[in-house]
Amino acid sequence: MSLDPRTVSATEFPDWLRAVGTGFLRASASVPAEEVAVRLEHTDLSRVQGVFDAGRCVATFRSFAQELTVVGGARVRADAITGVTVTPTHRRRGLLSRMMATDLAAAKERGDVVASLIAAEYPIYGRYGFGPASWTTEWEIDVPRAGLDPRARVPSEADGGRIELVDGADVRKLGPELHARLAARQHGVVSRDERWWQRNTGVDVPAFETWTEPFYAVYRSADGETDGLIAYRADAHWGDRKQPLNKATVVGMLATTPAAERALWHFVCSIDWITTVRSGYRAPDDLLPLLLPDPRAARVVTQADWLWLRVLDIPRALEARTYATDAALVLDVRDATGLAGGRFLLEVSPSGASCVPTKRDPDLVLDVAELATLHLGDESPVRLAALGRIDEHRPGAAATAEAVFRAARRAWCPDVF
Ligand SMILES: CC(=O)SCCNC(=O)CCNC(=O)[C@H](O)C(C)(C)COP(=O)(O)OP(=O)(O)OC[C@H]1O[C@@H](n2cnc3c(N)ncnc32)[C@H](O)[C@@H]1OP(=O)(O)O
Repeated sequence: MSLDPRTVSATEFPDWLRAVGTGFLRASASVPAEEVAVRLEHTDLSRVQGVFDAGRCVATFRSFAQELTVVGGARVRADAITGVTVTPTHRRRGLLSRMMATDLAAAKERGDVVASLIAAEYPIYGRYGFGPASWTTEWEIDVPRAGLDPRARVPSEADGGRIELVDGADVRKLGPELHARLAARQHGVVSRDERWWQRNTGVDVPAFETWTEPFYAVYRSADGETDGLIAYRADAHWGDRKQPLNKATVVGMLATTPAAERALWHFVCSIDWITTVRSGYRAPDDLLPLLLPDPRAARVVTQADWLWLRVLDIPRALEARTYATDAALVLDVRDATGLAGGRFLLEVSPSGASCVPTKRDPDLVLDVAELATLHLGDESPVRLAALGRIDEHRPGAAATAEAVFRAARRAWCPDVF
């Protein structure tokens, strides 16, 4: 019997969810009916694919509408891909490749500018034209070594701001507006819907996640604006000599101003009993390590690729972002699928950009996956040329691309999806 990917009906959806659990090595037991109902309410079934063998789901794939902030703050339509699994008995028969081809073709047809995902493993998605467009760093801070006096008042008080503890309901009320302000300035941020705020504050949490209520705190500026939000959990660990050795793990932190960012890090590093702080996944250029009097107190515990992109519409993607320089480049972009490739003249200036098809000789030849890696300004074209991943057809073109594509701050995607 042929194994063909197809869309999934509401009655098949519980088994599809069960298969996602199997693929992600969670218990393969069926998903509770109440959870199926909540998920169904928030799922566009026309974008859910599955493969069924003898009536049992053996492969899963889902996409949903997302907005991605690009360099300069504009937001583009993304085809966000998630829930990708193929049951161990059916791997390496091309099922993922077929589901991906169907989804990317539909996204292109719909007019999405890019596709996006967080890759479970690095080697999976490059073959489909995806490249890592943002990276993440997680630090563990040895608080006593950091040089912050735990008895000190949080520095926010110096600028009239203050920190307030709040609860989950407050976060659901304040969070979306704060996130929208961050999304208007931080490239790499992806949209969050109402369900995200519910699920991440303990409302209708999936059965496979054990929910423990975190502490929430907000930073309010002198004029009463909520400019920052932090969520953290603390463990209960005491040393043999009856000293508190508790660890705080930050599960989310958003800040729209440097003052809020500094105040929230200072706050979480100044809580009595807390001797270790785990930062959660941050931008690699987060202020955190350098705002500590002794930055060596912050040890890197994770350094990895994070958001992967696949460009579907090169002119719209390149015209959506901003550029800090005046330059022109002819890019010959190779795309084996035929979805997005071609030769384009990119002309940029601080006041705007244009990207149009051209027959001129190329300055740079690159795969569409490398273009995705450059798109959020987070990788060096000179480094990619040195790696042989970009071909320089005009001497100096990689250096020009360096000035064109790089951004002052690193991209950051705060979410897993
Ligand atoms: C966005 C997300 O959801 S990320 C989550 C991804 N899912 C997981 O990691 C769960 C565990 N893994 C799986 O379920 C599966 O192995 C999948 C989904 C990664 C791959 O599914 P498959 O149907 O086996 O992939 P498919 O047969 O289409 O493979 C296509 C090619 O990719 C390669 N490939 C697939 N998965 C991997 C991998 N994990 N590592 C390296 N290569 C891989 C295959 O070898 C094949 O190469 P070839 O064309 O040279 O022969």
